Amino acid sequence: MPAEFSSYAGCRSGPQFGRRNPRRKQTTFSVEDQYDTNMLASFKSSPSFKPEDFKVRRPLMGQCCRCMPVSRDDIVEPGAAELGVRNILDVKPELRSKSVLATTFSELAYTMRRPLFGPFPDLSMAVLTNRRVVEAIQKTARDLDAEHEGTDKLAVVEKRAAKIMKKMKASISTVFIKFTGWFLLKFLSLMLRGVLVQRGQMAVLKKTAERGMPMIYLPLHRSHLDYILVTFILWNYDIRAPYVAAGENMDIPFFSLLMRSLGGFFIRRRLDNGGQQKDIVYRSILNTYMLEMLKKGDSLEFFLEGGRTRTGRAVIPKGGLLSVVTEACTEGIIPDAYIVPMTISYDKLLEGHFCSEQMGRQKKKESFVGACRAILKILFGDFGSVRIDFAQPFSVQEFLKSAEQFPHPTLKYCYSRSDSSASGLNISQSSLSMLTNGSCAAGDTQDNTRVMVKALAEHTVYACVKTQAPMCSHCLAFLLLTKCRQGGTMSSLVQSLDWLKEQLFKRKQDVGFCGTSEDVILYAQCLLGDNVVQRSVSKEKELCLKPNMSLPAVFELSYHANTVTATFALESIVACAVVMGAGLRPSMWLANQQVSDNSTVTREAILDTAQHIADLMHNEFILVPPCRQIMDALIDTVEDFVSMEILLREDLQYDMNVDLVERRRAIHLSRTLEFDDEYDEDEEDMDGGYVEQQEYMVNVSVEDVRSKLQFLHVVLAPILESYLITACYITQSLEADMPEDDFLKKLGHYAQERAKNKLVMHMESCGVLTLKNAVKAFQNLRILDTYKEANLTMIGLTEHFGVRERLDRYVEILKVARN
Ligand SMILES: O=P(O)(O)OC[C@H](O)CO
Repeated sequence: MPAEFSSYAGCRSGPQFGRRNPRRKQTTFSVEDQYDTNMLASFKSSPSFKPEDFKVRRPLMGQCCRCMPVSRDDIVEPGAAELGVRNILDVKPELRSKSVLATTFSELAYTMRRPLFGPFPDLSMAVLTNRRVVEAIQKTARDLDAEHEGTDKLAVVEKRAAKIMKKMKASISTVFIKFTGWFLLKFLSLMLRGVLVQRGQMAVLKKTAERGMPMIYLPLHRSHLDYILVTFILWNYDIRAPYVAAGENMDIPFFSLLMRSLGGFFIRRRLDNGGQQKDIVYRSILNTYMLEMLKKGDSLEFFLEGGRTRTGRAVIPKGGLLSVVTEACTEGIIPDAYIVPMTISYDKLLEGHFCSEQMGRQKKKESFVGACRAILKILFGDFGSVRIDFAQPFSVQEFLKSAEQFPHPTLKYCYSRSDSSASGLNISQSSLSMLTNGSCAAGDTQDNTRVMVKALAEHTVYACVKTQAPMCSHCLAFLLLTKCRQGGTMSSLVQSLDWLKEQLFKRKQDVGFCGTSEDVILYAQCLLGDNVVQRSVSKEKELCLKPNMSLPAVFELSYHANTVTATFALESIVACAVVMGAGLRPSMWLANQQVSDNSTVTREAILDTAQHIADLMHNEFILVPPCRQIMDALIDTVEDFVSMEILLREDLQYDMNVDLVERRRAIHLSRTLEFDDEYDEDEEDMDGGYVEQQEYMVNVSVEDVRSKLQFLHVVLAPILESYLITACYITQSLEADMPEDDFLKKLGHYAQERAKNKLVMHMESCGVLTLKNAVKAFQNLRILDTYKEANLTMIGLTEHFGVRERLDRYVEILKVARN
């Protein structure tokens, strides 16, 4: 422990980057002061943000998937990983001239050098006179009901179309973009310590943009700040600004004007305004407007998830706007376009963490006053840094071609033996519902197009998630909700963070911070706040951090942690299946009781249970990209468990005297040979499932291995508990059908009551949004049914034979999984 340390840990390891908020005073503490919690209340430490520190041994994320080999090899930047990161807010290193004038007015000098891109003409006329729009107007005028008799119906609809266009359209001003760029360079540094980008990724992006093809920027939606950040980053790299689709909820006085000038165009959240009939005029205007932009070679940005995530996990994407891009490519309106999956990772969200929505309260509507208040509030806060990762762009044409070879969507979920399944659940039945409820139904061209668009959307979101860099607050929150739920001393947390970083790097995932782990943890605690992570001092005078598990604070922690959860989701599913298959009781591990060291489980049992959990998690994670089958990924994960020695194969000799690395290499080699030599198509049964019987011993006697299994088992436990609560509530309360809204409200209350009475293991499991996803999953699995009755959506158990038995079986799986 150093004898003294500075409030800016960066000062210990070098200068900070970015402009420092002048309000943040630098203070020096003595070692005695170090554990004084009152002193720590005003402590503002931060990990090192030196761009050079990011160069060392960091995985470069975002490489294009193997299913698109041309895009993968086409535009690359040699040595991209070594280029490190750039803090966009620090413009001095980017200035060519080092004169006193240039360095004193660095932002201005830098801004003056950015080119103006244009023109961005008004497209309204081209849209309103387009054949598709005119036909839609004419059809709607013909269909207008009797109340319009005697009026000029066509004129009425034309007027409405012009109004829609006016409300929707952007009016980009290149000068305003330049002014905003300068303003953000000055303003953002008041609340953010850095806006980080990977230089290698930016080099690839710039090369792609220079090809002149439309770029389709598709970020995961985290914050309202996303809207301006992407345009701001692109402006810094002299890349033409995209048109940005924003929800009409953002169309608030004054701010909408700014957004329109930066490229924002406003679209309805629900295209048909809640009516029964499709609003073909609105649809045709939106469609044509976007096609016109693409035709001109302009780029687009929109959010596949629709709204911002409330849980921290990516939301299952919608294909609506993406279908316009694929249409433009398949109809030959444009030769091609590049999809750019991207993520924006915030240390701390500027607008809060949706805790009240997780408690079941309504979202506050955006308003002018609300926006002004929020801006004033954030000016006086410390929001850490933001990291933006751009994955390697890929060609839409190549994707569409390669998607023809993807496993048929039916196979993605229908992959297992159904009759003799160990769990007694009929997979084919559950999978069938995926087909009918999801977008997997194939058949006519329209359905095929929908399947393709859905595949593209899912592939993109999968790539976005793979490209996100967990920030320090995410990692601390994740550790406090998994490995260290009871809290931990600084030294144990440091050890856990080092371990977590290593695990993420092994899985080719970078983190959005650097510096010593102690600094990182202290800083993350400051960002999360005392209400979320509590501090105390142990008897040994060591600083201890403990998560606040009470409602609603735990939702903030869980929001941050969920950025990391996705990385371990698949392994966690397999861990749950292993625990269940081997009949282990994880509660015994926690109590450090003796556990039987000869538990065995068959591969078939693991895969079967894992498949069912994966089916349930369909609304929570995209576990595999559409070019892969989930079962292949599960099989690989089981093999990884063998490599990690969580599972021991009886036919392999484990010489414990041999070095662990050597042993793993031998297992890996044997696995490769086995697959090369012994794989035989005859081993697949009629359903396409593997029937190989392989028995494993679960290696719970070795502490290190057991703790790995324990960790993986706990990662998904809170989510699975939400599903368990839902399943139990359905069993107990859904005797008769009821309105869906009432059902969801009651389910939320039921979960919160259980939490208050300490009847749940994970407080975060009663988050309303995860409970809603659970209901959706049971609908997909045809356990629940919804239908319309007198303008109400009703919900009830399906009338299928054995539905209660199926539900009971899920309860059984979920009980073991959440333990
Ligand atoms: O997250 P929401 O639902 O508030 O929507 C925010 C989006 O930016 C919609 O435009």
